[in-house]
Amino acid sequence: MRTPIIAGNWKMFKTVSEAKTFFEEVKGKAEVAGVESVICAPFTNLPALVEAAKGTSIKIGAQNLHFEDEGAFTGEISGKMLQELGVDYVIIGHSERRAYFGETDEIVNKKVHAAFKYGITPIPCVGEKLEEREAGQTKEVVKVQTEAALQGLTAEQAAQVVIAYEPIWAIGTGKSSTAQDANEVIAYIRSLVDGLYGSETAGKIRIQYGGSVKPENVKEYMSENDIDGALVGGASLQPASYIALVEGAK
Ligand SMILES: O=C[C@H](O)COP(=O)(O)O
Repeated sequence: MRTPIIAGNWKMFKTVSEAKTFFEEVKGKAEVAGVESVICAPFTNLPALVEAAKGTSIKIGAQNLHFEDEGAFTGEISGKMLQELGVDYVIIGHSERRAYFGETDEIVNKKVHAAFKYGITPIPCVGEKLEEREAGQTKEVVKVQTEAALQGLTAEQAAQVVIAYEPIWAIGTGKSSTAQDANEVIAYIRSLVDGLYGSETAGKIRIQYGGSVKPENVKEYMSENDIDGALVGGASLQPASYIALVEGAK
């Protein structure tokens, strides 16, 4: 039995004071038995959010990390630093990082390993561009990205990973993939995990859908067999909407 997981990805939104206000409003509400609730915030918000989340069931995540422990990498943050803060999750290889910051499958894999080194659960992101979908290449694209992200992990580690399937054309566009289409790709990703690690690991790994998920459509996705939750951008920014997403995942 896989626990559904709703992760809000705030992207580059919210100052520290805005994050604290948000948390006060969702505390006790975005906490639903049987659903894991995660907020992935900008680095600057993490200390305050980790502190605020103490004694709650809400987990805090980062949106990126560097794969080295430390070094001359101006502007970067390492897993070692995140571990000391007490961060539980980290998003890796979001399509925005791949598109705007040149992250490759190889870098994504190094970051996944770095997260495990510091006891942080990675949420690697995979997904096709519109032209790839139209050319019938969706499965080919997610196969390459998924296998690269998991490369070198043990079965035990792979079972802990949370994969986010986000078709790029559905991100922030209001054009969500149908629940059936998303489920088909997610079931395919699970079959890839089966091929790599066997059915026990494939049965344990959680795979989220992301792309224009809202309180109004979250239940449709959650009713599909292979979809274990959602990685949500825009609709995770308002407390009422975030609470409704977590409630809708039950
Ligand atoms: O990480 C979240 C995704 O990029 C989805 O963003 P969105 O919910 O605003 O479409």
